[in-house]
Amino acid sequence: MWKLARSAAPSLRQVRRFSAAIPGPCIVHKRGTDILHDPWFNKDTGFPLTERDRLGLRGLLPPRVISFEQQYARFMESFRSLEHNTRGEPYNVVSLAKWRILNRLHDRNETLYYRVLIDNIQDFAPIIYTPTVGLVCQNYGGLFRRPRGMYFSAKDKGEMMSMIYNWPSPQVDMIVLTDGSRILGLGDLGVQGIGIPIGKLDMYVAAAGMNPQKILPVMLDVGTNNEKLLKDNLYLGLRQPRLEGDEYLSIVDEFMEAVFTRWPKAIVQFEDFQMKWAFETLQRYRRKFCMFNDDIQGTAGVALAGLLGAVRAQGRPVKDFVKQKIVVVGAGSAGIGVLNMAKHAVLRMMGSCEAMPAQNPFWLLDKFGLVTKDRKDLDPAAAHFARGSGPGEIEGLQEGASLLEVVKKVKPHVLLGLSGVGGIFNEEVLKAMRESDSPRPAIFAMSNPTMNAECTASDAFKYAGDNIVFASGSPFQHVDLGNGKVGHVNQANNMYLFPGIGLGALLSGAHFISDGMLQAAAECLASYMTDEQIEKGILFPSISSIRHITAQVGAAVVRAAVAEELAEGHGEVGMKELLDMSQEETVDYVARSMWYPVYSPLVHEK
Ligand SMILES: NC(=O)C1=CN([C@@H]2O[C@H](COP(=O)(O)OP(=O)(O)OC[C@H]3O[C@@H](n4cnc5c(N)ncnc54)[C@H](O)[C@@H]3O)[C@@H](O)[C@H]2O)C=CC1
Ligand SMILES: CC(=O)C(=O)O
Ligand SMILES: [Mg+2]
Repeated sequence: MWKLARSAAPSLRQVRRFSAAIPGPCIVHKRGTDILHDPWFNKDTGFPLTERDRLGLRGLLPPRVISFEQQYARFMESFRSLEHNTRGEPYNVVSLAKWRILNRLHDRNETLYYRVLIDNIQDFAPIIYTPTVGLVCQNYGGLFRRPRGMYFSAKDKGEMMSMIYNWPSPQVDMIVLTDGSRILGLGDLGVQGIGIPIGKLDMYVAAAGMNPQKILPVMLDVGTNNEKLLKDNLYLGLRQPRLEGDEYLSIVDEFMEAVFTRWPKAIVQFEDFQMKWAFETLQRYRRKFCMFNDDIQGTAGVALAGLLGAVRAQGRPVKDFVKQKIVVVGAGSAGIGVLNMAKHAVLRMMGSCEAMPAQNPFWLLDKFGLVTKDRKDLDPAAAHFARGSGPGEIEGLQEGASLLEVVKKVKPHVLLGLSGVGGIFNEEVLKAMRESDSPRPAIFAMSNPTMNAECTASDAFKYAGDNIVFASGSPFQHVDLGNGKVGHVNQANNMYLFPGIGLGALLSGAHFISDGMLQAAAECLASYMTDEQIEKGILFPSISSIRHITAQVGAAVVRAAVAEELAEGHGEVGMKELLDMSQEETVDYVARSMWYPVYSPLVHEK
């Protein structure tokens, strides 16, 4: 059942207190300049004199010791002056300049980098994550200075089992893997897509407190079908068309075997794979390895939380979800993932395993328009949502009907875009949403990055009306509606779930990620907002509380794994301890497991 009571949760201060406990010593096997050049251990001018002596650093740094707080303040001052000095310059120039200054810190001193990221997540998420990460991927060749993560290419076939041991960290908990074939809404960017696993893992550190020494961004380079990149002499990936069929799968198989041989307890998140491989690899590995596909499963949970919020925003009980009319634009991995999860929620609410309500509540469109059973070569994944003819169908809505026609005839409660097509919710479509059967129509323009959003926030309020609830995948400013009224902009992005799914799966020690664990994550997010917030159109929490949300989501995932008898525990906290924990204790445990960036005393060991 869908629970809407807010769960007992530790305050943000508590989460921070647990995480910021006095740091234990950190063993380092290097000395001297090797430490200064290692961002995991480097403290720049922050090394105390005693440590400089112990680690052979004396004389390698200017004599004055600068405290962490001073280093932090100095970085923030440089960042703010960069913001000031680039005011009025084009968006791309400013965004990349901001990304560069953060990236330089990331390359130099991870402790300081992650602290500024955590403390300023609202300002910095749009730089290290969507939308700027899209721009970074597009310009990767020119921006590349130092490698980050690992690259496994089609040329490495047969070598991956040994290559995986080239990674310097003895333990890896979380891997984000892409093949670069569908980077945000930007298409096939080949090897340049590595920016996405890097950005997602930065969110893992910021939101879930994953230890940066235990994360690994991975690019699986099987070629690219992007003609421009293939012709580019400076392109850094394999200049060959993408592998297909069994050749492709054998590369992914080999990588997965290598990873789980070295780190049997790691979690692998598949990210930004083109649809066919997204579904196929999920099917292939989900019971064999601890993995999930974020675009299919993470997005589905976030969208479902938003859809349930949209019901509540109308002043209706959540169970009325089954009566909502939902138009989904985009029949790709994300759109179909959302519909599958929404359909299961409807069936659960109706207490049924199979029969949908007499009025099928979903309409699906792709690049050819409305998807119906008359479609030739109907994709099997979309077939469940193809409209038929007869009772429950709207007269005159035929195969391939345009978005405008569908919106006008269906008068949906929700219009949800996961098409990757910027501006497709145009003035006419948005105006048609004024005739929605909902007193508070919901418009979710979830495609990324910003230029690919189906509409802007201001257009949504301007054309569809002040009473809408609005969410977008990339951030927009809240909209000034005049007379002191504000149109609230929600960010409906899988970042609210994937960190908690990964952390919860890790701490539970489950061998695979079940539907129940994913459902628990979605339910937790759905119940996070109070009725007062929902009434104001606030369907998702502020990103500034993302660690707090992730502690809750992670705990929900752990508890679902325990309930399904999948949990085996992690480290010193075994199955029995997990079983004995109350909900509150589980949240505490998850929060306490989060890494928090402070300088640890370094101890040299040969
Ligand atoms: N907000 C979030 O958390 C997430 C957002 N996304 C975004 O969703 C978008 C799609 O992602 P995927 O489903 O993985 O891509 P995909 O490539 O698998 O699917 C795209 C779908 O859009 C359809 N489409 C293309 N042009 C269209 C048009 N003019 N009208 C209607 N439909 C059209 C295609 O036919 C296809 O069905 C991307 O922009 C991605 O950034 C994806 C995952 C999470
Ligand atoms: C957010 C995300 O995962 C995407 O746009 O693909
Ligand atoms: Mg994605």
